[in-house]
Amino acid sequence: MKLHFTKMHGIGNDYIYFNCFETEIENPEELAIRLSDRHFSVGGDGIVLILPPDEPEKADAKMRMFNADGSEGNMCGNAIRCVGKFLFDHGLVSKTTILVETKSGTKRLTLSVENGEVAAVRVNMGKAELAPEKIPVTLTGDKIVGFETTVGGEVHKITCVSMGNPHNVIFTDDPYGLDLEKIGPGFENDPLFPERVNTEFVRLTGKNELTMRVWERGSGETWACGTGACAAAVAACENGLCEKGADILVKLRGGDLTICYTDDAVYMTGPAAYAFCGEVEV
Ligand SMILES: N[C@H](CCC[C@H](N)C(=O)O)C(=O)O
Repeated sequence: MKLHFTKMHGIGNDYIYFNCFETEIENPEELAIRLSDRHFSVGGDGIVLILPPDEPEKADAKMRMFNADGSEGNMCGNAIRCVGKFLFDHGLVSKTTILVETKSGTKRLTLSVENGEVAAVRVNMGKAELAPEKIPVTLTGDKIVGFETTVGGEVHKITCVSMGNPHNVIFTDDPYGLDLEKIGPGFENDPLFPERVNTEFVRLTGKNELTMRVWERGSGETWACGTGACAAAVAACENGLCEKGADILVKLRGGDLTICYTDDAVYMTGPAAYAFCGEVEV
């Protein structure tokens, strides 16, 4: 059977999208592993299913995302912006404020339209969660902020944040000097994190400006991570490096996101783009 797909990316964090208003995808875990291969298949950081909402009276659509290793992520910041763009551009929604169900709750998206297409999306990502048991991380306390411990085989000061998915934020002088292919798996699979973890390596590069790289759970180094940029901004504020309530510019390998951390919610604003369409035999 042939399956139509749309390849999209959020500042270089690229996924293979399926319109499941039209198509049913069986065994998405296996499909994510097969199609993410950048040498023998389409290539990407994983796949994203754009589905009808479970509760049509409360939401416009539902998103499910699967990492390149087939594991399902609870939330994906770069992907949800692309989902918003896909829904509007393909006429599946006609509003510019929409609600998308995810495994970490329903998110509100505000779509910026230029020349009839979505150019940028602002997402209410919900509250940042700092309680260790909610990350989860096997440490105790109200929150883990600048806590010195051994992770990935080395001593680091870590700050743990959940944006519906687990993040471990480490501030470092030279993110681009790190050999992530070598050290990344040790962080991702450290026993401190029972569900594994996404790790952000972050440098303060200006007033309310961060530069970061990310080793993602289930996908390795990606060129951007929306939930990771949110976690980095939250961690920077919690460590007194950036201002809560201010717009924080987060510079990633694939581009920039603007994050605002408040007690009520974390807001992420950034672009979404098409790459190409195609068909795969399944
Ligand atoms: N690897 C993540 C999911 C993708 C998150 C990232 N690509 C984003 O844009 O938020 C996880 O397993 O929690």
